[in-house]
Amino acid sequence: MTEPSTPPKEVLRPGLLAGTTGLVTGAGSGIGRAVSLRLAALGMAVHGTGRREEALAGTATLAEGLAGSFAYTPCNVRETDAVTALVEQVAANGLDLLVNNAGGQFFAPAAEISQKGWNTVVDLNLNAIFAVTRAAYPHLKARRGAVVSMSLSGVDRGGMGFAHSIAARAGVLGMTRSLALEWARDGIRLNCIGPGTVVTEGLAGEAAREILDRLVAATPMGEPTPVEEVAELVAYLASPAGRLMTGQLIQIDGAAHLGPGLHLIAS
Ligand SMILES: CCCCCCCCCCC/C=C/C(=O)SCCNC(=O)CCNC(=O)[C@H](O)C(C)(C)COP(=O)(O)OP(=O)(O)OC[C@H]1O[C@@H](n2cnc3c(N)ncnc32)[C@H](O)[C@@H]1OP(=O)(O)O
Ligand SMILES: NC(=O)C1=CN([C@@H]2O[C@H](COP(=O)(O)OP(=O)(O)OC[C@H]3O[C@@H](n4cnc5c(N)ncnc54)[C@H](OP(=O)(O)O)[C@@H]3O)[C@@H](O)[C@H]2O)C=CC1
Repeated sequence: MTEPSTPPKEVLRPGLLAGTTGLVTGAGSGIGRAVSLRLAALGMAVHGTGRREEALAGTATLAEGLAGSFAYTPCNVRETDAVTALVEQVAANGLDLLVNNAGGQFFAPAAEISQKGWNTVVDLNLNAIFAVTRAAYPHLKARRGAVVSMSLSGVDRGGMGFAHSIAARAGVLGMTRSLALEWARDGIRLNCIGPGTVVTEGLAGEAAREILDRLVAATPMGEPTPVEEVAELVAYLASPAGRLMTGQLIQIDGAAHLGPGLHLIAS
């Protein structure tokens, strides 16, 4: 695997997001943690959620001393009533940004995905995102806020080994573009980010090494996407510089979406 050709760059100015409030799902690890920390570093009051309290507490510890803040409430986003109540609680004093990052799947040929497995992945990666986004709507409208949903590189072309996840996230892309239209006059912007391979907990460890090597080999630029660069992109989209960006799938993936495809099973 090739190491990143340049170190990750923090290009946004300090204090950029001061006075704003955001909710980040899946904030206890990986991309969600990096996003939460970068938003807080830029001055945002971030509220994170996820199922594991200790993971969220770890993000809170890392956020100590930053210009903004990080508070958290454990919640399973698949429990619609609970997560809707959480949005109401977090947004009570305003909401400028929602980051739909919590997600995941297992890798299996479609013929081996049970109906329950399909439903579980669609609940997590599509239905929960609609529930959270709908609950956030009036609050985002009041602040002309933004939604960023974490998707996958190549989500619009398909990939082998995670049909359920790609179907769900393609649904989120359709939802994003539809709501970008419906809520445009409310000043709400919605975008998807499609990271290529990001080395996080989900892909760390010896067992994942072979998968990771295959994914990087299928990435034209030959390197994974640094988690900090995904975080910087989220912050950009949350900032005034992203004011007219909406309804987009932004793939930050070293051209993986133009390569042979990031397939998790062989054809
Ligand atoms: C060309 C372009 C392609 C796109 C390229 C994209 C970029 C590539 C990079 C991709 C790398 C992606 C990385 C990440 O997403 S890292 C994220 C992180 N972590 C995870 O994804 C793990 C999280 N996964 C889970 O938690 C579970 O898989 C699940 C989402 C299902 C939730 O688990 P839960 O505990 O709630 O549910 P159960 O365990 O009870 O399972 C529910 C049913 O699902 C079936 N199942 C589970 N695992 C498997 C499996 N491996 N194979 C088949 N079926 C499985 C399980 O059996 C249950 O159903 P049944 O009761 O019917 O058996
Ligand atoms: N890593 C990669 O290469 C890529 C990742 N992605 C996507 O980016 C997002 C973040 O992934 P990444 O950081 O890599 O992986 P992680 O596994 O580190 O993060 C997933 C996060 O989602 C949370 N989560 C999962 N299920 C639930 C749930 N039911 N309720 C609440 N929170 C939940 C987890 O927290 P907890 O377990 O505490 O609930 C965890 O913090 C995911 O949607 C992933 O699929 C997209 C492209 C590539």
